[in-house]
Amino acid sequence: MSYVVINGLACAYGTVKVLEGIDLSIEKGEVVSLIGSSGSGKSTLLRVLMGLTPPSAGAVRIGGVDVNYRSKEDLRTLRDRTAIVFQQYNLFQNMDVLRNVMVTPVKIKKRPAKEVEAEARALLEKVGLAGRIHAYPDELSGGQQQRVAIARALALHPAILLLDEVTSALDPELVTEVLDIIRTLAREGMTMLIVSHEMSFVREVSSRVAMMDQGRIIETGTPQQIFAQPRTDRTRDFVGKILHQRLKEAV
Ligand SMILES: Nc1ncnc2c1ncn2[C@@H]1O[C@H](COP(=O)(O)OP(=O)(O)OP(=O)(O)O)[C@@H](O)[C@H]1O
Repeated sequence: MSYVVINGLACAYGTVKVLEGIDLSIEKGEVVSLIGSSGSGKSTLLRVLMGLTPPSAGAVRIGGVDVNYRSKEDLRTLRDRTAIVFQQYNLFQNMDVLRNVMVTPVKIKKRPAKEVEAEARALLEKVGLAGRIHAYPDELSGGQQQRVAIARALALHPAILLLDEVTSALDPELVTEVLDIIRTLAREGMTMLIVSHEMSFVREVSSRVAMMDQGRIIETGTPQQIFAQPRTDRTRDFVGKILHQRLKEAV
């Protein structure tokens, strides 16, 4: 049985169906990327996996535990096993970097502060911010803030890390420093589900890519399959359009 199993997930905002019949399995240590045009449901899928948006049907199994979205216990299970990093870093502005990383493990998970602090310092070193632990978010660049957000997510020991367009708000020169950390995490075997428009990065870092269209996963495959031999016209069009855009930007 796979590490993460998503089964028949559906989601609607009012009468508008946003996700339908989503099935996806992710192995431990796999990096799966969701691609697809704006509004295809990528962010909503991550939000459902995080327990931030309730699905209208379906279930998930994460790290051996079933989540049917019926009880408070199910939401606790999701919060225990998943962590998300958003496009807008969402750091606590009134806390320094170290406290941003420590606050949830200590206040919500009730772990001993000393142990959490040692771990937070190690995580901040890992993301290259050992020298800025007492800085406040507004004293940091966007890339640095996003690296704090990644350290904060890792401090929750998630079974799966969800990354939602984590470089989209960054100036181009700051994108690399964040992508480098994700590369390292992938090498270390962190299980991740990534939404990104950085197609060259998706191609490089993913074990598998899932193409979404109008709330459904219409095709999954290795990056090689999806980018070089797409099975559906929709994927071929999407990949072609993005490639065309990049070429135009490069001219
Ligand atoms: N809170 C909400 N209320 C109503 N509709 C919503 C809400 N959030 C998203 N939607 C709609 O759900 C659909 C899927 O949105 P979602 O953000 O998941 O797509 P996406 O693939 O992540 O798009 P993007 O690449 O632009 O972020 C869209 O049609 C969107 O307008």
